[in-house]
Order: sequence, then C-alpha cells, then structure tokens
Amino acid sequence: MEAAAPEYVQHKDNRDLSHIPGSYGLPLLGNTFGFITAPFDSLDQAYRQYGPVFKSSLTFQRMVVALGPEFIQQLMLDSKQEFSARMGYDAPLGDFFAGGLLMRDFQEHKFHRRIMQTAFKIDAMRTYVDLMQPIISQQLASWNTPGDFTFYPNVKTLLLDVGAKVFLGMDLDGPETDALNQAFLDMNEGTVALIRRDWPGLTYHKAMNGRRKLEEFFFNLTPERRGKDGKDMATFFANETTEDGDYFSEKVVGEHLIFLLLAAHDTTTSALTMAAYYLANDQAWQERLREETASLGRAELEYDDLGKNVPNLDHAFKEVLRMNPPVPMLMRRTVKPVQLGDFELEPHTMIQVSPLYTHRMAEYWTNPHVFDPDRFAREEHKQHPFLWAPFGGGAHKCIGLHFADMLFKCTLAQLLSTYRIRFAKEGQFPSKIQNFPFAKPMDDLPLVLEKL
Ligand code: HEM
Repeated sequence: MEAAAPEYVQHKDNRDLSHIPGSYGLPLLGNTFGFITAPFDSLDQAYRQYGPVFKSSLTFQRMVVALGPEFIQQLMLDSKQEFSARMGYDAPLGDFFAGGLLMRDFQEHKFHRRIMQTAFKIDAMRTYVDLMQPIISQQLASWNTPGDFTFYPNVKTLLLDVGAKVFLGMDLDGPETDALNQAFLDMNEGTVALIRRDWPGLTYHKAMNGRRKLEEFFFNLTPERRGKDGKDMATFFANETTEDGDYFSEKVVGEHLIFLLLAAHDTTTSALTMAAYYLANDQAWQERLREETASLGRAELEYDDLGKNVPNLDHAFKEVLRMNPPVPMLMRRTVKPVQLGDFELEPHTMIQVSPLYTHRMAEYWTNPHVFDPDRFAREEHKQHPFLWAPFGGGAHKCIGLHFADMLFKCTLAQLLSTYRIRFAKEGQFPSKIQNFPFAKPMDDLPLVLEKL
C-alpha cells in the first residue's frame, strides 16, 4: 500500500509560537550550541525560567519543548491521532529515513508495521541469539591483543558483524560488506551536517550517495530472498505478504531494511559503550555482573535467561539507557489543534519531548546523575509509566527493544566473563560525553582489557 501523501505533509511548520514562553536564542543558530554541548543543563535552565512547556529554536527549527513524563505519554500514546511522527523527523532526517517505519503515520504505519512482525516474534528471537553468540565470542577473542584498545570502534565492528548475520544473513568479509559499512557511516555523518543540500563536495551529498548505494544494494537483495527460508530478517521481510497474498515491493522492503539497520546499530553501540564506561569506573558493579553470569554456569546467555535469570544485568541495562538514552529526544508535529499543558497549539507545530531530561528529573530520581542500577530494584521508575522511556511508547514504540535487550545482555555477559575492563588513563571519569547523534565518551573510551 503506497498511500497518497496526506494533506498535512504539504504544510510548512507553524512558526508563530508567540503565545508560548521561551526564547529562540541566537539568530540562525538558535539555542543549538548549548543544547548540543550540554543538553540536560540547557533544558534545565529553560525549565526553571519558563516552566515545563517553552519555545526554542534547535537545529534550525522552531519548536515547542515539553518536559516531563506526562508529555512523553501524551505524544506517544496519541489517543486522538494528533501527532505526526513523519513530520516530526522529516526536516532533520527525512532524506535518510525515507520509507522507514517511523516515517509513516496512523493507518499506513499500522499496515507497514505488520511487514516486520514475523521477524520479531519469539521463535525468531531465539534463532537470533544462537546466530549472534558465536560471532560475539569470536570477536571478543580477537580483542585479546597487546597495546592500545579503544572500546567504541571495536564494539561497533562487533555489532556490525552481528547485524550483517542476523539482519542480512551475510558473513562480514569481502569488499561488498566493507562498501555497505562505509555507506552507512557516510549516511550517519549526513544526519548532523549543518548545510543540508545534496551538492557535490558537501557532507550531505556524501551522505546521500551513501543512501543511494544502500538503496541499490537492498532493492536488489529482496528478489534474491523471495521464496527462501533463511533465518535472517531480510529473508523474513522479503517473504511477508499482503492479505491478498502479494509480496511487498523491493522498494518497500528495501527501505524498511535500511531504516531498521540504522535504528538498530548506533543505538546499541552507544548503549554498550556507555555501559563499559560506567562499569570501568565501578569495579564493584562489574564484579556483581560477572558473578551473576558465572552463577548460571555458562557465559553465553540463552533467550530464556534474559527476562528472569539476570536481574542485575537487566537493571544495569535500564540504568545505562536512563543515564544516556540513545534516542535522547522524541519529535512530533501536530496535525490538528492540540492542547499541550496550558497552551493551545496550531496544526503543524513541532514538538520535542525528552527522555534525556525526564530520565534525570530530581523530583523523581534519587541522585539522578549517578549510575545506580539498584534504583530499578527499588522501582523508582514506576512512579509514572513514561518516567523511563528510552524506547518511546504507543504505536511507534521501538519494535527492536527485545532485540536490543538481548544483544546488550549477551555481549556484556560474554565481555565480562572474558575480561576485566579498566580505564587506560588517569582521570577518565568523568569523561567529556558527546551526546549527538549518539552518546559516547569523546575519546572513544580507551580501555585496558585484563584476560580472566
Ligand atoms: C538500545 C537500543 C535502542 C533504543 C534506545 C531504541 C529507541 C527507539 C525509540 C525511542 C523509538 C521510537 C521513536 C519515536 O517514537 O519517535 C524507536 C523506534 C524504532 N526502533 Fe528502536 N531503539 C533501539 C534499538 C533498536 C533495534 C535493535 C532495532 C531493530 C532490530 C530497532 C528498530 C526500531 C524501529 C524499526 C523503530 C520504528 C518503529 C515504528 O515507527 O513503529 N531499534 N527505537
């Protein structure tokens, strides 16, 4: 179903926010600089000055920012179909996310989400665990080399290998996969490019070339997988059919795969990198996780372990996502007049709600800036259903959340059973953290790995 574009996508953003408190900041740049360099502090300052709903100008867009769990709930549950995810992400990411699930709204979105359902059922998830474990152990063994070790690029490669196998049914070697990897990297750089024109010489152009390469690859892959019974996601999607029994087109399947890989890879890489950062600083927690895995009698977790047998690992995962949510802000644009707190908003108004801010609000969390996984044993997060919302919620709730949970826990359990991790240098905690496009220490986290 390639539906005609809905009427609301034709409109420009509503830029008249004169009745909302707040400030647009500097000409052109707006409040972008403060937001990018110290997002929590800059939001907190505005919250104290203007209250939970205020206007701002970020990354060249005027928007309303609404802070607190109740606004995340209103936008994500969207009980009156008032908010477009597509238009929320269109300006910054539309070219790169084209055709992805997040770029579809309402009925059309519901229809397309079905294409992916089979690939995320429990039986499929069990298969993915079996596919990923040997790749994780092989990669971790290759980390045992003397000399400098930087965690971020290494875990990125590890997850790329896992992704190639599980998403595409490919082993990562040879020039084709290298080219694919490069195309993804190029495209990612484009998401934060300042000048957003597809002109030769610009980062954005390189990123769009990356997108074009990916399209070529994925549009060709789909017909090859029709009628096959592989256990990878590409094969699942390629064989999904409409109610009339027709395959979805190569373009539709290919675009979903590109978005899926984008949504999956950097988010999980960021979560594992931040976990290694907090655990290198907190040897006691590291040991607790190691002992928990050891008590199972095997380093390779099974699918059924994940929910119940590793509660400390579960709390550590949740705490990492609380401290540094890989998707720090959730964007929507109104499609009709909307009441947001004390304010009425016109149609086509951009809104940002913020897991990044909500996850550290002092009125809910004890010592919000401190890594303390036990807060999830104390159930601090249960004070509001959207107080902890790293995966969003409602119709667009992350479809890969169990996959991410599984990949995070399997990797970390094997890592900590193989190595003790320590910082490589004095003074690495606290590090300068880069928040966008994904959280990671700016120095890419140099570590010493002590073989156990
Ligand atoms: C720690 C890792 C991850 C985090 C924090 C995360 C976070 C999110 C969030 C917040 C959304 C909703 C965005 C919105 O409503 O505006 C989302 C959507 C999505 N995520 Fe994830 N994600 C992660 C990993 C993954 C993985 C591993 C996959 C695939 C295997 C995936 C696939 C998707 C897809 C396809 C959507 C769009 C869903 C829809 O529009 O219906 N994500 N993710």
